[in-house]
Amino acid sequence: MPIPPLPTPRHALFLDFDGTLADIADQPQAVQLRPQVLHTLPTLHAALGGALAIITGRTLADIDRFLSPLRLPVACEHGAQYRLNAGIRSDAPVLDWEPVFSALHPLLEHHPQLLLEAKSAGLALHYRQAPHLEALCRQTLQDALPAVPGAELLQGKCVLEIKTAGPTKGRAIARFMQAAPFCRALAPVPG
Ligand SMILES: O=P(O)(O)OC[C@H]1O[C@H](O[C@H]2O[C@H](CO)[C@@H](O)[C@H](O)[C@H]2O)[C@H](O)[C@@H](O)[C@@H]1O
Repeated sequence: MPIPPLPTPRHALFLDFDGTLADIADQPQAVQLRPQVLHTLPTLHAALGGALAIITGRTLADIDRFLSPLRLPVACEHGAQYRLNAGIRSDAPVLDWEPVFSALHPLLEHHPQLLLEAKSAGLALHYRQAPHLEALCRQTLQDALPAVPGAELLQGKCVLEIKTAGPTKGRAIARFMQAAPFCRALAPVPG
């Protein structure tokens, strides 16, 4: 990977959270940011003239909690929601996830190693503690998917996510690049 340029207000930086800012942990809530990361982010934010954003599959609440007291621009839930300047905007129609929760209920009861993460525009089924259950998790979600028109299945790291189809991290970055302070940048630098 080429060495990125030194950050200036002519650059914009988009950082993923899990596996980039935070090392992968056994469970979503068990991640711990290194003190250097928390210390460096405000400096980086200032050097970029504010054009630093987190682009993540996480919820906004998770990102704000992990980065507290820093509040950065964020596109969360794979682009379904974002906070660019003031206010939180949604890029996803509201879907009824109840059929998926119902389909998952017996699976979660029988396999307590599985972990369900509820989000505002979908859900994530984690099988990191039980990798042998991956196929069963996928089949259960694929079977439930037709009951929620407009939803799609995403594969992650030991996780299967069901989310509103349409929004993506790429679309979120394109949206940020049209607004200040990101639009000043010559080119986005994904991280
Ligand atoms: O877009 P990202 O910031 O990379 O987020 C992707 C998903 O990350 C989280 O799950 C992953 O990290 C967990 C903590 O290290 C790990 O336990 C899990 O196995 C990984 O899949 C998060 O929980 C999801 O909501 C994000 O979509």
